[in-house]
Amino acid sequence: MAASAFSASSLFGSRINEPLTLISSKSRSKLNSKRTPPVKISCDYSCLEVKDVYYRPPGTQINLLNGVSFSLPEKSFGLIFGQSGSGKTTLLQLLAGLSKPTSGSICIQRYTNEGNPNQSPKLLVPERVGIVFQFPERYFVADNVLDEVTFGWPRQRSGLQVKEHLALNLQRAFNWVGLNGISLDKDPHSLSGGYKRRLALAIQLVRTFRAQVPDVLILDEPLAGLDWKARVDVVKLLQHLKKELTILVVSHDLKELQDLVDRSWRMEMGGVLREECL
Ligand SMILES: Nc1ncnc2c1ncn2[C@@H]1O[C@H](COP(=O)(O)OP(=O)(O)OP(=O)(O)O)[C@@H](O)[C@H]1O
Repeated sequence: MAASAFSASSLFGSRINEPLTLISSKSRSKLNSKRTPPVKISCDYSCLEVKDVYYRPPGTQINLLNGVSFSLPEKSFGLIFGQSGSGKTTLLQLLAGLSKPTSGSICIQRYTNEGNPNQSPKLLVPERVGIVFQFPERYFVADNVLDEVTFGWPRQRSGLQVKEHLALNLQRAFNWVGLNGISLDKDPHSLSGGYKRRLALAIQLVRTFRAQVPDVLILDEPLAGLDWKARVDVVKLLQHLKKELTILVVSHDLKELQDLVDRSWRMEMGGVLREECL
């Protein structure tokens, strides 16, 4: 990312309009030297596996989800559609760890190239899930892009290494979502519809990048409320992100998304999920 993109506002105590060096040269050379060993090509892959999930909100007598099961291999695009009130958002909330299933499991399972599980399944943890809710721009809180992305980052001096790591993640996320040319001084609310969605995605990617990419990136109605140009823009962006990420989308916009979809399911009223090809 161009240094000029980071020339505004404060990060790690730097002053507004002071050119900002996100990563110290020492850390950069350390990171570069870490990149040099040849990458070991591994043929195994992981899969998000949801098994027989029931959900009944505490204090109620009705199951909102009834035996939901599905799987989504890494770097594929899953789409869930269905009538309003059928339980789609409830399922996303469980995947994001915002509520716990009453029974059933939500795990990441690794497989060998031959399709055999090569370790016991690991529970999907919230830190490894990015979730972009409907109309994410409504939740923007800062008056410039940089503060919006770094909202909630550690501010104390002792966390310098953590901050450098986050800054690297920020660069990576902005590159991925095509925000690298943007001025970090800009008011997030003044961005175009498509760019607001890019920013919301970048925030989630920065939050969830660890050693690897997040286990799953979830988007609830990513095209809702956008004009046609921004819709095309977001579809292209998702097409691009799909090469690197496992993406699960809830949407009513089946036509616009169908070329991206690897697996799709209909949520029926009463929280019953059935596979249905588009
Ligand atoms: N905490 C709760 N307690 C009781 N009922 C709830 C609770 N949360 C949601 N519901 C109900 O569960 C059903 C499913 O809601 P959900 O928001 O998951 O549907 P949805 O398929 O995402 O709908 P939409 O497409 O309109 O967003 C709805 O009837 C809703 O009113």
